[in-house]
Amino acid sequence: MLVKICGIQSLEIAKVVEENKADLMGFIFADSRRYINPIAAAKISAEIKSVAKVGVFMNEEPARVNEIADFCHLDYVQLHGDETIEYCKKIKYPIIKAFRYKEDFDPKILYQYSVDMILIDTYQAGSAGGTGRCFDWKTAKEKLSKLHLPVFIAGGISKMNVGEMINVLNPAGVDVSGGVESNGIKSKGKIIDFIKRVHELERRVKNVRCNCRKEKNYC
Ligand SMILES: O=C(O)c1ccccc1NCC(=O)[C@H](O)[C@H](O)COP(=O)(O)O
Repeated sequence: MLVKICGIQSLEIAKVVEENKADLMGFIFADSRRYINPIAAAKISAEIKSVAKVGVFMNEEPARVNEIADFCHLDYVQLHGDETIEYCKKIKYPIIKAFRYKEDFDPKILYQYSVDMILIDTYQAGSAGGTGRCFDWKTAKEKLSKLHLPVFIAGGISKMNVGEMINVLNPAGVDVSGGVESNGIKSKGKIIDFIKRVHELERRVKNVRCNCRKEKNYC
């Protein structure tokens, strides 16, 4: 299970994310209290070698997205707005396309996107992302099982509920922001606990699988 910690604003926190072996970290270049300017993000990015760096954008000019991605040495671009299929073709970098889930979500809208990964976040009117709210995983399960690409789940996830989310949706990755903050600031302790929790859950699943195979003499 890939772990993405989003809303990185300092090198200190980026180092915690790297030392604890998260897979991706996100810099928010959209309008947000978690915004980081590209110069600050580039400085952090230069110091981080073993975590993939993702720039989060919302309805930004494609040329500007490519320029910031070059400048910050990003590995992925996360498009969190209403970017179209045509828009995505103008982006030079691997894309994580975000969609905000509400009851009438139709997985068919995703099929024609030529992107690398999908991120499903919670829809909340008046809010672009980082809502701190979960969507209804149980009712979403069937629709999300039809997606053809690796899926990240975001929205209100924390150490407390990530196990339940994985049980219901078993996605390729999990994305967290508010769930690893205290009073709106990234918390080292919460980041460490969150990553440990996901890795521990993963180990348990592997053990169960391995024991099942042993019983059936597969290994
Ligand atoms: O996090 C933001 O403030 C934000 C603002 C505008 C667009 C996207 C934003 N976040 C994108 C993310 O990938 C967040 O990690 C995701 O929405 C989950 O946030 P949370 O519910 O706080 O875990």
